[in-house]
Amino acid sequence: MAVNNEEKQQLIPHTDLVHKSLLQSDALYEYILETSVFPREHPCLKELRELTENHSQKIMATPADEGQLISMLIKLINAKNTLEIGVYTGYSLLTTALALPSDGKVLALDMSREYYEMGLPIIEKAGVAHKIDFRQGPALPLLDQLLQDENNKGAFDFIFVDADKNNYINYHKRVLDLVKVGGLIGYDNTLWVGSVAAPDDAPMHSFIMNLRGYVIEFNKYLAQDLRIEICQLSVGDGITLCRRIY
Ligand SMILES: C[S@@+](CC[C@H](N)C(=O)[O-])C[C@H]1O[C@@H](n2cnc3c(N)ncnc32)[C@H](O)[C@@H]1O
Repeated sequence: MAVNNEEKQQLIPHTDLVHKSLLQSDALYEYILETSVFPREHPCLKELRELTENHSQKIMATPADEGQLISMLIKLINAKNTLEIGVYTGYSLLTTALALPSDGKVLALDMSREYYEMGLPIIEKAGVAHKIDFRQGPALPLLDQLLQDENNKGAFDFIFVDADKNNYINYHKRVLDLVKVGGLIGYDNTLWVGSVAAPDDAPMHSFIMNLRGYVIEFNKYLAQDLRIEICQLSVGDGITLCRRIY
């Protein structure tokens, strides 16, 4: 089949960090977004996504297709009490708050209040700020604090982890006690821009290279943890779903 230059361009996989999809071509990813995601995106999520696109750290934002997945999961498991580690400007947080019932709660942890406050006016406009309890600080001590209260153990239906990758094993050790038996944890970026399967000497951004080993170790760690069932999805930058068995 003859392929013209424009088509060739579309078939070349993206190599920079413009977005985090692992799909084989930008054109295919655009197709999914334009056909199935953007037409159903809440107007406030769209506004937050567009606001974040102007921010220097925009690559950190949860992509809209992954947001759609998170929303679906929360509704499928009838989650009411949820936890998020890693808020940034709040795309996954707003997605979660919108998906929860009116009396649902999301406890949101991030080192940066500044990022959270960028998106806060839009979260307020969406009418879901009352569901959010934002706490600023490094997540590990905040989680340890939560674990000191026995009432928090097994209290969360859904937990989304999207912060410093070098701490994912430490997060897992804690959130597994916080999620209820039968509850769900989603770990973001577990395919780390595809680098987990790349040869050690493959060219990659230093940021990706520096954390790649942690993500590889984390994926192995989850695979041998018999307290959970796991499902690795290639949505976004890879999200691993863990269902707590006991
Ligand atoms: C990938 S972004 C989160 C993206 C977010 N889920 C969204 O939907 O846009 C990672 C966030 O984790 C936060 N973070 C990094 N290390 C942290 C730590 N040790 N404790 C708490 N937050 C941390 C950063 O401030 C940043 O906002």
